[in-house]
Amino acid sequence: MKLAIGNDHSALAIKAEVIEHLNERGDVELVDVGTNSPESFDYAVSAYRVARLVADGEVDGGILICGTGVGISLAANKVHGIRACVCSEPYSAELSKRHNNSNIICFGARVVGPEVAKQIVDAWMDAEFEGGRHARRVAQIMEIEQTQHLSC
Ligand SMILES: O=C(CO)[C@H](O)[C@H](O)COP(=O)(O)O
Repeated sequence: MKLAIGNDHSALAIKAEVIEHLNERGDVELVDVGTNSPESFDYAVSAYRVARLVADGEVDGGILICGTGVGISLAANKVHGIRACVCSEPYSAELSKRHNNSNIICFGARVVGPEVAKQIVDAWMDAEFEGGRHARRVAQIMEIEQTQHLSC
């Protein structure tokens, strides 16, 4: 699986732990497009870089980390085709893939610790979209994105 990861200045330490964990898993090719400097770095920049790679099919998915996960998920979701979900525990992360077909997982470096972050990433990576009734609902989300309208 090929993933992109991005972050702002708040998330350097937790990103390093997540990357180490992914390297230990051994099943991920990772592209790091986030900052590695403690200088203030605007989260929308990393969000756009990761979202672009995902939307263009250059990677299979993305991981985004800012202080809360909120701003970076909001920014990523502005790119067409992106379903970025901010989660603070593994259950929602798993369901974000199984039910919502999320293609980017986000979390907050000021919200979760490194162990929960790794659990979130694992739960998301190991889950698969279930399709069926969920495919109809995801298609509705994408219809709203494409047309600013929902036929209902
Ligand atoms: O969580 C975030 C966005 O949702 C950012 O990480 C946070 O706003 C950065 O704040 P500061 O510049 O005060 O470090």
